[in-house]
Parts: sequence; structure tokens; C-alpha cells
Amino acid sequence: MKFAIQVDNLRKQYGEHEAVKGISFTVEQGSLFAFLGANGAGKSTTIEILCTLLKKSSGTVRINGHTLDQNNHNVEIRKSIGVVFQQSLLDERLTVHENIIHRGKTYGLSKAELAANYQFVSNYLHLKDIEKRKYGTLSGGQKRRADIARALIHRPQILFLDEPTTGLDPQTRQFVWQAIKQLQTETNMTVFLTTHYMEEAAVAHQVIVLKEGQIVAEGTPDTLKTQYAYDQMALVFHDIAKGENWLQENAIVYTEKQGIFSVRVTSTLHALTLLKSAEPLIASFEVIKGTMDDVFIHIMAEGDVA
Ligand SMILES: Nc1ncnc2c1ncn2[C@@H]1O[C@H](COP(=O)(O)OP(=O)(O)OP(=O)(O)O)[C@@H](O)[C@H]1O
Repeated sequence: MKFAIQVDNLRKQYGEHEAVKGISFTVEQGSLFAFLGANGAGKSTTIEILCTLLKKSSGTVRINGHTLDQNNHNVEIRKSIGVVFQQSLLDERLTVHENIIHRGKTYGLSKAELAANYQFVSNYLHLKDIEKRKYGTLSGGQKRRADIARALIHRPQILFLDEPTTGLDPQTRQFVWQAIKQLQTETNMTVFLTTHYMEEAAVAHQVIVLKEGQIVAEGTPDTLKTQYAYDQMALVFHDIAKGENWLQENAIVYTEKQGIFSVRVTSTLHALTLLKSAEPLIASFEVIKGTMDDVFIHIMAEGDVA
């Protein structure tokens, strides 16, 4: 297994405040990695260190095989990564095309490389309709597409995205997200992402949850869901009293709200078994799958650190 990112015992101190408290993790090459945590957990601090923009206090970081060095410019690392932060770095007065080409030139790309790379990013980010417009005149979603294109013009091996879809309307969010996902799967690029949208984390290969500077959970979305979320079945009975009686007789733990009884199920098969045994009593039912939202809420509510 090849790792794009290796972090060992990383710490960051801001004066008295330790924002990142000795975290260690690896990111597999070509994977989609989601870095989650409540506000102030230390996500941006970590991502800025990995992107060579902020000095770590201690610990080791390796990016694409290069060790991050506090005392030099980490040129090789910078060449191999693309970064999209919450605030844009594009020039409002230049067109999208000018902005991106200008960026490409800073990497010393030849004219032919620039043209080929521009074509590549334009296809993924659908730049055709906005490339001649000044960046400052674009909508939030259009700006995001241009921001991501800028980060990709030198065809980096890793794309870092700090909350790439925050503030976008649902339709635009989906569009931007699909472009990111497509890039990752089709080009085998490693994508390192922070997000507050759990449906984005749900399709990641690996998820880490950070809380107050420490890793409190990590795994695939499925393993985290198994550990921290559960499926529920909502039941409506023809006769509430009889239904409730049946639950109690069978020692099934339940909650009730406005005549809807919720019971925890371990699998769809478990739900089916319950349904079969209470069939004459049941007027309607719904199986509600555990989500990454449940995972996040559960982890945040817990005090302990993994
Ligand atoms: N330059 C700074 N000086 C002092 N403290 C800072 C600085 N930057 C961040 N912090 C503190 O470090 C902690 C982690 O901040 P960070 O921005 O990394 O969190 P985050 O998880 O990215 O939050 P958000 O989801 O709100 O972006 C917070 O308590 C924050 O107040």
C-alpha cells in the first residue's frame, strides 16, 4: 500500500493553546479522505500544515514521499499538491482563463503543457461557459469551479479541499461535489477534504473525526456507521395499546412519539423478523438507515478520546 500522506504525532501550539495534540494518520494514494470535526477542532490548522503554509510545533509529516521541512520552502511538496481554501486566491479583475493560466505559469509549465492541462481542468470543471468572464463577476458556485481549476492546473497528485462546498446552494453543491468525485475516481488523484456535510463524508474511503485537536474516531464510513449509528424501524400500529403491549411482551426497547414507535434494528433481516411476528398489528412501517450524521452527532456527544 502506498501512502500519499503520512502524519506522525503532529502538534501545533498557538501561544498557550494547543490546537493539534499529537495526531497520527495515513492517507492511501488515490483515495478520498474526509477530515471531520466541529468548529475549532483543528482541521484548518492541520490542513495548512500539510500544505506547507503553517509551521508545525512538532511531529513528522510526509507528503508524496517528501518529508516536510520547517526550514525550507518544501518545493517538491508544493509542486505535488493543489489547495483550495475557503477564501479564494483568484484575482477578481482577471478572467477565469487568465487567472488559471497565470497560475500555471508560476509552475513553469510550457505553453503546450499549459494548454493541455487547461483543457483537462476545463473538462472536469465545465469552464467553457465562464472562462471569459472576470472572476469578480461570478456566482459563488462558478467561483468555486474556478478555484478548484486553479488548484489543478499543474496536475497535482493530491488535492486539498477545505470545505469546498460550504455556502453553495444544494444544486451547485452537488455539481461541484460530482466534479471532485469524478476527478478522484477517474484520475486516481488523492483528495483530502474537510467538510461539514456528512453525505460527502459518506462516500469517502477513509474518515477521521477530530475533536479538540485529537482524533476521536477513524475508519471507513461503514465501520463508523456500524460502531456509532444504527438502523431504526418506525412502526404505526392499528391499535396503539395492543402494539405497545406486544413490544413490552417481547422485551423490545422502544421510544414513542405521536403514536409512532421507534425500535432499534441490527439489520434489514432483523426488521423483517420483527415485522413478520407482529404483522397483524402493524398498519405501516419504515426502516430508517443509520447515517454519517448519526455517527458525527454520536461522536461529538461522547467525551472520550480514542
Ligand atoms: N492563528 C491562530 N492563533 C491562535 N489560535 C488559533 C489560530 N488559528 C486557529 N486557532 C485556534 O485553534 C483551534 C483550531 O482552529 P482551526 O481553525 O484549525 O479549527 P477548524 O477545525 O478548522 O474549525 P472550522 O471548522 O471552524 O474551520 C481553535 O481553537 C482556534 O481558535
